[in-house]
Amino acid sequence: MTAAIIGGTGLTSLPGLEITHREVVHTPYGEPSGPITHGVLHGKEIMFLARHGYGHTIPPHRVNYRANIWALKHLGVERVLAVAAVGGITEEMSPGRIAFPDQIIDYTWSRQHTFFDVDLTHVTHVDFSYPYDAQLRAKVVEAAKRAGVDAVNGGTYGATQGPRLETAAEIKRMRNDGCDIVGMTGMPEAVLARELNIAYATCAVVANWAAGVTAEEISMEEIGLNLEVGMQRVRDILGELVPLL
Ligand SMILES: CSC[C@H]1O[C@H](OP(=O)(O)O)[C@H](O)[C@@H]1O
Ligand code: HPA
Repeated sequence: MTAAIIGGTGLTSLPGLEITHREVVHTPYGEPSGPITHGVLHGKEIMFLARHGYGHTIPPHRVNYRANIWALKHLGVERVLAVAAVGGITEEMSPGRIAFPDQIIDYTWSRQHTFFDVDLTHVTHVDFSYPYDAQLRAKVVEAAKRAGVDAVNGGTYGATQGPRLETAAEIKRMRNDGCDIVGMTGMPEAVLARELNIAYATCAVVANWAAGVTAEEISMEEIGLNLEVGMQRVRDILGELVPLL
Protein backbone atom coordinates (compact mmCIF):
# COMPACT_ATOMS: atom_id res chain seq x y z
CA MET A 1 0.00 0.00 0.00
CA THR A 2 1.49 3.31 -1.04
CA ALA A 3 2.06 5.68 1.85
CA ALA A 4 3.00 9.32 2.21
CA ILE A 5 4.09 11.55 5.02
CA ILE A 6 3.02 15.16 5.14
CA GLY A 7 5.50 17.12 7.21
CA GLY A 8 4.56 20.31 9.01
CA THR A 9 6.39 22.86 11.12
CA GLY A 10 9.74 21.36 12.10
CA LEU A 11 9.62 18.65 9.42
CA THR A 12 10.33 20.17 6.00
CA SER A 13 12.40 17.15 4.98
CA LEU A 14 12.38 13.54 6.06
CA PRO A 15 15.62 12.53 7.79
CA GLY A 16 16.94 9.23 6.46
CA LEU A 17 14.88 9.34 3.26
CA GLU A 18 16.96 8.21 0.28
CA ILE A 19 15.43 10.45 -2.34
CA THR A 20 14.91 8.90 -5.76
CA HIS A 21 13.17 11.80 -7.50
CA ARG A 22 10.83 14.74 -7.11
CA GLU A 23 7.61 14.93 -9.10
CA VAL A 24 5.72 18.08 -10.02
CA VAL A 25 1.96 17.46 -10.10
CA HIS A 26 -0.48 20.02 -11.51
CA THR A 27 -3.98 19.57 -10.13
CA PRO A 28 -7.45 20.85 -11.04
CA TYR A 29 -7.27 22.76 -7.75
CA GLY A 30 -4.00 24.55 -8.40
CA GLU A 31 -0.47 23.84 -7.27
CA PRO A 32 0.47 21.69 -4.26
CA SER A 33 2.90 23.04 -1.66
CA GLY A 34 5.78 21.68 -3.76
CA PRO A 35 6.86 18.70 -5.83
CA ILE A 36 6.15 15.34 -4.27
CA THR A 37 9.37 13.74 -3.01
CA HIS A 38 9.74 10.03 -3.77
CA GLY A 39 12.25 7.95 -1.86
CA VAL A 40 13.06 4.94 0.24
CA LEU A 41 12.84 5.01 4.02
CA HIS A 42 13.85 1.99 6.08
CA GLY A 43 13.65 -0.15 2.95
CA LYS A 44 10.17 1.00 1.87
CA GLU A 45 9.13 3.30 -0.93
CA ILE A 46 7.43 6.34 0.48
CA MET A 47 6.40 9.82 -0.61
CA PHE A 48 6.91 13.03 1.29
CA LEU A 49 5.43 16.51 1.02
CA ALA A 50 6.22 19.55 3.15
CA ARG A 51 2.84 21.13 3.92
CA HIS A 52 4.20 24.67 4.21
CA GLY A 53 6.62 24.22 1.29
CA TYR A 54 10.15 22.89 1.49
CA GLY A 55 11.35 26.34 2.59
CA HIS A 56 8.43 26.76 5.03
CA THR A 57 7.00 29.78 3.21
CA ILE A 58 3.25 28.98 3.09
CA PRO A 59 1.23 29.97 6.18
CA PRO A 60 -1.44 27.54 7.43
CA HIS A 61 -4.44 29.47 6.04
CA ARG A 62 -2.85 29.60 2.55
CA VAL A 63 -1.85 25.95 2.23
CA ASN A 64 -3.59 24.51 -0.83
CA TYR A 65 -4.92 21.47 1.04
CA ARG A 66 -7.02 20.30 -1.90
CA ALA A 67 -4.07 20.33 -4.29
CA ASN A 68 -1.85 18.51 -1.80
CA ILE A 69 -4.32 15.71 -1.13
CA TRP A 70 -5.40 15.43 -4.77
CA ALA A 71 -1.76 15.19 -5.91
CA LEU A 72 -1.03 12.38 -3.45
CA LYS A 73 -4.16 10.49 -4.52
CA HIS A 74 -3.20 10.97 -8.16
CA LEU A 75 0.16 9.30 -7.42
CA GLY A 76 -1.59 6.30 -5.87
CA VAL A 77 -1.23 7.17 -2.19
CA GLU A 78 -3.62 5.19 0.03
CA ARG A 79 -2.30 6.16 3.47
CA VAL A 80 -1.15 9.49 4.81
CA LEU A 81 0.54 10.14 8.11
CA ALA A 82 0.38 13.84 8.87
CA VAL A 83 2.96 15.28 11.23
CA ALA A 84 1.78 18.44 12.96
CA ALA A 85 3.07 20.81 15.62
CA VAL A 86 0.44 21.70 18.21
CA GLY A 87 -0.11 23.63 21.41
CA GLY A 88 -0.99 21.59 24.49
CA ILE A 89 -4.25 22.44 26.24
CA THR A 90 -4.87 19.62 28.70
CA GLU A 91 -2.43 18.46 31.37
CA GLU A 92 -0.99 15.40 29.66
CA MET A 93 -0.21 17.35 26.47
CA SER A 94 3.05 18.78 27.74
CA PRO A 95 5.67 20.33 25.43
CA GLY A 96 7.86 17.75 23.67
CA ARG A 97 5.23 15.05 23.98
CA ILE A 98 3.75 13.13 21.06
CA ALA A 99 0.00 12.56 20.70
CA PHE A 100 -2.15 10.62 18.26
CA PRO A 101 -5.48 12.45 18.33
CA ASP A 102 -8.69 10.54 17.66
CA GLN A 103 -11.09 13.45 17.23
CA ILE A 104 -11.22 16.90 15.64
CA ILE A 105 -13.15 20.11 16.18
CA ASP A 106 -12.95 22.50 13.25
CA TYR A 107 -12.76 26.23 14.03
CA THR A 108 -11.32 27.23 10.65
CA TRP A 109 -13.24 29.39 8.21
CA SER A 110 -13.17 30.34 4.52
CA ARG A 111 -10.82 27.53 3.53
CA GLN A 112 -11.44 25.41 0.43
CA HIS A 113 -12.62 22.42 2.41
CA THR A 114 -14.26 19.97 0.01
CA PHE A 115 -13.83 18.27 -3.34
CA PHE A 116 -17.58 17.90 -3.62
CA ASP A 117 -18.51 21.34 -4.91
CA VAL A 118 -17.63 21.03 -8.58
CA ASP A 119 -20.07 18.43 -9.91
CA LEU A 120 -23.35 20.05 -8.92
CA THR A 121 -25.51 17.32 -10.44
CA HIS A 122 -25.58 15.53 -7.09
CA VAL A 123 -24.73 16.14 -3.44
CA THR A 124 -22.21 14.02 -1.52
CA HIS A 125 -21.94 13.81 2.26
CA VAL A 126 -19.08 11.75 3.69
CA ASP A 127 -19.22 10.10 7.10
CA PHE A 128 -16.68 11.79 9.38
CA SER A 129 -17.74 10.49 12.80
CA TYR A 130 -14.23 9.16 13.37
CA PRO A 131 -11.97 11.47 11.40
CA TYR A 132 -8.77 9.44 11.71
CA ASP A 133 -8.33 5.99 10.18
CA ALA A 134 -8.52 3.40 12.96
CA GLN A 135 -6.12 0.91 11.36
CA LEU A 136 -3.46 3.45 10.55
CA ARG A 137 -3.77 4.97 14.04
CA ALA A 138 -3.32 1.54 15.59
CA LYS A 139 -0.13 1.02 13.59
CA VAL A 140 1.27 4.39 14.64
CA VAL A 141 0.42 3.69 18.29
CA GLU A 142 2.16 0.31 18.01
CA ALA A 143 5.19 1.92 16.33
CA ALA A 144 5.50 4.44 19.19
CA LYS A 145 5.38 1.58 21.71
CA ARG A 146 8.09 -0.33 19.84
CA ALA A 147 10.19 2.84 19.67
CA GLY A 148 9.83 3.34 23.41
CA VAL A 149 8.16 6.74 22.93
CA ASP A 150 5.72 7.67 25.68
CA ALA A 151 2.91 9.03 23.48
CA VAL A 152 -0.70 9.96 24.25
CA ASN A 153 -3.13 7.64 22.48
CA GLY A 154 -6.16 9.84 21.81
CA GLY A 155 -7.28 13.40 22.25
CA THR A 156 -9.20 16.04 20.37
CA TYR A 157 -7.38 18.30 17.92
CA GLY A 158 -8.90 21.79 17.66
CA ALA A 159 -8.09 23.31 14.27
CA THR A 160 -7.86 27.11 14.31
CA GLN A 161 -7.53 29.52 11.41
CA GLY A 162 -4.17 31.13 12.21
CA PRO A 163 -1.71 32.39 11.40
CA ARG A 164 -1.95 34.18 14.74
CA LEU A 165 -1.87 32.14 17.88
CA GLU A 166 -5.03 31.97 20.00
CA THR A 167 -6.10 34.22 22.87
CA ALA A 168 -6.22 32.77 26.37
CA ALA A 169 -10.03 33.07 26.26
CA GLU A 170 -10.21 31.13 23.00
CA ILE A 171 -8.14 28.34 24.51
CA LYS A 172 -10.38 28.35 27.59
CA ARG A 173 -13.39 27.95 25.31
CA MET A 174 -11.66 25.20 23.35
CA ARG A 175 -10.84 23.34 26.57
CA ASN A 176 -14.52 23.58 27.55
CA ASP A 177 -15.42 22.27 24.10
CA GLY A 178 -13.24 19.22 24.75
CA CYS A 179 -10.08 20.09 22.82
CA ASP A 180 -6.79 18.67 24.11
CA ILE A 181 -4.45 20.14 21.52
CA VAL A 182 -4.59 23.05 19.09
CA GLY A 183 -3.09 23.46 15.64
CA MET A 184 -3.84 25.31 12.41
CA THR A 185 -3.60 22.64 9.71
CA GLY A 186 -5.59 19.60 10.85
CA MET A 187 -8.59 20.79 8.84
CA PRO A 188 -9.49 20.62 6.06
CA GLU A 189 -6.58 18.23 5.45
CA ALA A 190 -8.21 15.34 7.30
CA VAL A 191 -11.61 15.62 5.65
CA LEU A 192 -10.17 16.02 2.16
CA ALA A 193 -8.27 12.76 2.67
CA ARG A 194 -11.53 11.12 3.77
CA GLU A 195 -13.35 12.47 0.69
CA LEU A 196 -10.75 10.81 -1.55
CA ASN A 197 -10.79 7.61 0.49
CA ILE A 198 -7.22 7.98 1.77
CA ALA A 199 -6.53 6.54 5.24
CA TYR A 200 -5.28 9.45 7.33
CA ALA A 201 -3.81 9.76 10.82
CA THR A 202 -1.95 12.51 12.66
CA CYS A 203 1.20 12.38 14.72
CA ALA A 204 1.06 15.58 16.77
CA VAL A 205 4.16 17.05 18.38
CA VAL A 206 3.40 19.34 21.30
CA ALA A 207 5.50 22.46 20.76
CA ASN A 208 4.24 24.69 23.58
CA TRP A 209 1.57 25.13 26.19
CA ALA A 210 -1.39 26.79 24.45
CA ALA A 211 -2.22 30.44 25.23
CA GLY A 212 -3.09 31.10 28.86
CA VAL A 213 -2.37 27.54 30.06
CA THR A 214 0.65 28.94 31.93
CA ALA A 215 1.37 32.52 32.98
CA GLU A 216 4.05 32.87 30.29
CA GLU A 217 3.48 34.12 26.78
CA ILE A 218 4.34 31.77 23.92
CA SER A 219 7.82 32.23 22.50
CA MET A 220 9.03 31.02 19.11
CA GLU A 221 12.33 30.06 20.72
CA GLU A 222 10.53 27.70 23.13
CA ILE A 223 8.57 26.22 20.22
CA GLY A 224 11.79 25.60 18.27
CA LEU A 225 13.47 23.86 21.20
CA ASN A 226 10.50 21.62 21.97
CA LEU A 227 10.08 20.72 18.32
CA GLU A 228 13.70 19.57 18.15
CA VAL A 229 13.03 17.13 20.98
CA GLY A 230 9.67 16.09 19.55
CA MET A 231 10.94 15.56 16.00
CA GLN A 232 13.62 13.16 17.24
CA ARG A 233 10.76 11.14 18.72
CA VAL A 234 8.88 11.32 15.41
CA ARG A 235 11.96 9.93 13.64
CA ASP A 236 12.11 7.05 16.12
CA ILE A 237 8.42 6.33 15.56
CA LEU A 238 8.78 6.42 11.77
CA GLY A 239 11.65 3.94 12.03
CA GLU A 240 9.22 1.45 13.56
CA LEU A 241 6.16 2.49 11.56
CA VAL A 242 7.48 2.21 8.02
CA PRO A 243 8.09 -1.57 8.18
CA LEU A 244 4.52 -1.96 9.49
CA LEU A 245 2.99 -0.15 6.54
C1 LIG B 1 3.75 28.55 16.09
S1 LIG B 1 3.92 27.21 15.06
C2 LIG B 1 2.35 27.21 14.30
C3 LIG B 1 2.31 26.40 13.05
O1 LIG B 1 2.79 25.09 13.37
C4 LIG B 1 1.79 24.16 13.07
O2 LIG B 1 2.01 23.74 11.74
P1 LIG B 1 1.82 22.24 11.25
O3 LIG B 1 0.47 21.80 11.72
O4 LIG B 1 1.95 22.27 9.78
O5 LIG B 1 2.96 21.44 11.91
C5 LIG B 1 0.50 24.94 13.24
O6 LIG B 1 -0.60 24.30 12.63
C6 LIG B 1 0.85 26.25 12.62
O7 LIG B 1 0.78 26.20 11.23
O1 HPA C 1 -0.37 27.08 20.36
C1 HPA C 1 -0.58 26.77 19.18
N1 HPA C 1 -1.73 27.12 18.54
C2 HPA C 1 -1.97 26.78 17.26
N2 HPA C 1 -1.11 26.10 16.52
C3 HPA C 1 0.04 25.73 17.07
N3 HPA C 1 1.06 25.04 16.56
C4 HPA C 1 1.99 24.92 17.49
N4 HPA C 1 1.59 25.54 18.64
C5 HPA C 1 0.35 26.04 18.40
